Amino acid sequence: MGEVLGVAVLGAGHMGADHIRRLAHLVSGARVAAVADPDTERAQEVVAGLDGVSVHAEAAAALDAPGVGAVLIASPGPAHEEALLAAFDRGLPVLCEKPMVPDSTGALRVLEAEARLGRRLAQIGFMRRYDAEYQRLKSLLDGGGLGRPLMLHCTHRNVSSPPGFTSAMLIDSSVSHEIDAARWLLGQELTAVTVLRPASSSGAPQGLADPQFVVFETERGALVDVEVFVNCGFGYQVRCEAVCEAGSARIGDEHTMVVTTRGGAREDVAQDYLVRFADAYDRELRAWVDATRRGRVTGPSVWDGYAASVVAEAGVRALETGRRTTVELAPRPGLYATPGR
Ligand SMILES: NC(=O)C1=CN([C@@H]2O[C@H](COP(=O)(O)OP(=O)(O)OC[C@H]3O[C@@H](n4cnc5c(N)ncnc54)[C@H](O)[C@@H]3O)[C@@H](O)[C@H]2O)C=CC1
Ligand SMILES: O=C1[C@@H](O)[C@H](O)[C@@H](O)[C@H](O)[C@H]1O
Repeated sequence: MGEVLGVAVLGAGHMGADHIRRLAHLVSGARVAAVADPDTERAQEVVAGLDGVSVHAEAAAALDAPGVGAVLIASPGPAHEEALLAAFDRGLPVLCEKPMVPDSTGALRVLEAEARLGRRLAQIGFMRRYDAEYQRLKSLLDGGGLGRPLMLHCTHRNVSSPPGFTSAMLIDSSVSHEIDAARWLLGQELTAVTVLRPASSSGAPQGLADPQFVVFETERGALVDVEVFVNCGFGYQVRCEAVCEAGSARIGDEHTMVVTTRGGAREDVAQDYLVRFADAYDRELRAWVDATRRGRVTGPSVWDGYAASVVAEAGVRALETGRRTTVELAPRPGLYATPGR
């Protein structure tokens, strides 16, 4: 394969720092060439000990830095649109963390910009598609042995939410993963959404609607329900059970360690996504680097990112109004495969 891929990482926070570590120490064929973060002190700390990395306050300066051949966007969602369009202008391949763009109008601008280029440049960071358990479930469903899928029952629990997390973010930040996973697993678009609000947990910050119960309808009549509970207090748990005409399959119980000591045994529960999905992030980055070095773009597409933004926005409206809300997608440009590919 060609030369080592120099990556500009935008955002050196939780995800950016974790991806920088991965690029520097785990993924062969890539190196961190530049980092941009308005908090340059933080960025300097994250890249301390790595050779040949330039640090910038502005994203554009990192994209134009010497040796940069691709971009990893790990800044907050509202900064993604500008970064994606800047990468497209420069013809740079991108891995963009979810949400691709939080609002659907901005997401549509990104979709139209890539469609105008006539070739894919961006992969969106829906890493569950790279998780071994999700991949086994996907193969099982695609194989058809369980028959037609009728329902997905999903659980998404976080120990606690970060400061500033809003009721809408339970849907557009957290449930955005189930939105993508359901579209991918079922190979169908989501067409409507209803959000129910149980009494909020006393463990949740004042005013936060947590937990929520979200129900999606799909284009061929399946139902997807998601319990999302981001201040459950006890662990990071992500589960999914597919109920089909000839059987069911559940994932999400395996990621644990059973510790036995005198008189008893306990099962460890991951405390956050960086632990639960560590292998998935590794595989996601390896796949992105390998494909990019071959001049290809694979994985979740800008269409997937756009669809997730539109569905999440409908979900936030459903939360706010208490009503079933339909999902209206723009026509899918020919550049993009149907969901599930
Ligand atoms: N795939 C996954 O499981 C996860 C994905 N995420 C996504 O990753 C992204 C980053 O999230 P976190 O790292 O948790 O946030 P964070 O708040 O820890 O870090 C964000 C960093 O970006 C910097 N920043 C702000 N504006 C910027 C700009 N215009 N250009 C470059 N850097 C900028 C901030 O100074 C900060 O250091 C978000 O899109 C989030 O939704 C976050 C957690 C898990
Ligand atoms: O993407 C993520 C966070 O942004 C989100 O807030 C969490 O709920 C998810 O579990 C995590 O994967």
